Amino acid sequence: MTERPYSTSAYREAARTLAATGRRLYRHGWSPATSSNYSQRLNAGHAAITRSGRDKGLLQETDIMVVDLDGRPVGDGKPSAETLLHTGLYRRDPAIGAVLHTHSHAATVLTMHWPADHVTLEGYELLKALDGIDTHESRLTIPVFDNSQDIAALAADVDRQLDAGRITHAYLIRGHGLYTWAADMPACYRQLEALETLLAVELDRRRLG
Ligand SMILES: CSCCC(=O)C(=O)COP(=O)(O)O
Ligand SMILES: [Zn+2]
Repeated sequence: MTERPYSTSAYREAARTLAATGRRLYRHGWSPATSSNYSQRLNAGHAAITRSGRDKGLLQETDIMVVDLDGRPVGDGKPSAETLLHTGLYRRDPAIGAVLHTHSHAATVLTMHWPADHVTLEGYELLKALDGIDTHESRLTIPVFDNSQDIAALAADVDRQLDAGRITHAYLIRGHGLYTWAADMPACYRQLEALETLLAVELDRRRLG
């Protein structure tokens, strides 16, 4: 029997965490209609990630599989169609332990209605939920990439912008959703929840004029 290139207990723990996180995000309304994908690092060369097309409101441990950091499945099944957007982050930074991607109403409207290449969040106390931010007197610029079905090209574009220092905590894809990452799942979840909340606030404020 071939040995697995990752620890079974790390995989089980990641599968439990990812399934619970997905159900939580679905309840917020940020992962409708099978959208979104979530991952957690297992070791230097592998990550656990959601299988493609799964209902995130019903997410189970069996909906999680393993990929290497080139996005190749380890074992049976089809990983998320957006796997390269996750593995690209793990590959470039060993300190990244979790990646979350959601499809919220606010992220969609903000990036479709306004053609800008970034969304700025400024002056909010909740920014302090983000790693490295310790005052509301902060400005977070979230770059917006045009949507594409060519995920490899999109991942390469994201990589270039990260190299250039133009992305810190997160990025948006126009008419699609939000990606964010952190050292572990609790930090990543906290960051995602803060960002989605602030995007909804930002949208409300723009509507109010
Ligand atoms: C139904 S949403 C379209 C695909 C998408 O953007 C997404 O986040 C889910 O894709 P996956 O392959 O991870 O299920
Ligand atoms: Zn998506």
